[in-house]
Amino acid sequence: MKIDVLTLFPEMFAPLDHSIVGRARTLGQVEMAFTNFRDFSTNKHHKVDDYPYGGGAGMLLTPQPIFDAFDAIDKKRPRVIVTTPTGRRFDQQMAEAWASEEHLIFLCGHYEGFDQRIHDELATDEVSIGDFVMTGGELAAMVMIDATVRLIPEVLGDQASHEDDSFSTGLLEYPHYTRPAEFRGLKVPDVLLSGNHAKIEAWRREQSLLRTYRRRPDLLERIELSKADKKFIES
Ligand SMILES: NC(=S)c1ccno1
Repeated sequence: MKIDVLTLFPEMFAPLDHSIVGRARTLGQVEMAFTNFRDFSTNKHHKVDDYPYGGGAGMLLTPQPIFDAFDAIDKKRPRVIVTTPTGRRFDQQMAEAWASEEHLIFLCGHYEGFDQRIHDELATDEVSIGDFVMTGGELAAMVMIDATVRLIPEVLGDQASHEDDSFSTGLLEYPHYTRPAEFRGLKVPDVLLSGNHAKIEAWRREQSLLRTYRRRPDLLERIELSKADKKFIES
């Protein structure tokens, strides 16, 4: 997979040099390139923004630098994502779909955002990470890149390591414990020490249902619950 990012602040993406995403880049499992579209401005002062037509607060990013920066990218049938509070909500299913794409291009705005022609002519997707407004689209792009790259089959290695992820099953993930079995009087649930895999799986399913019921009941409306699931929730 190749990921291109158009941004005024390429340096903000330094966190993607590290950890799992950084290793995936080093191993060539994903290629990333960051372009500062200010470099493409034909304005003598390298301006990239201007006042909005019709008045209003703030400045808008003008089309020319971004269109020219976009044209300069060697494209492979890309999905072009604008990160914006006005977009569809990003979720695990979107990350799973994007993980099988050959090429992603992220357009990161600043100020009051992009001239609408950038949305209309370049974007295939307008996506938000939540109902809040940030100073720009870069942090949202990093969140989406991280959630997507980890799902590229060879990146995590152990395929099972994300099959139980929150949301992959439609439910929130169950609680996890590791050694020691007791720490400061706090014990790991006995069932996890039992070696009885059927009971452990049943406990984990119940914990996922309980956690989802208590924290995100909206998710329960989206999935098909078994009779056992329903009986547990209603108990
Ligand atoms: N909520 C999102 S994705 C965003 C982008 C810029 N500001 O907020």
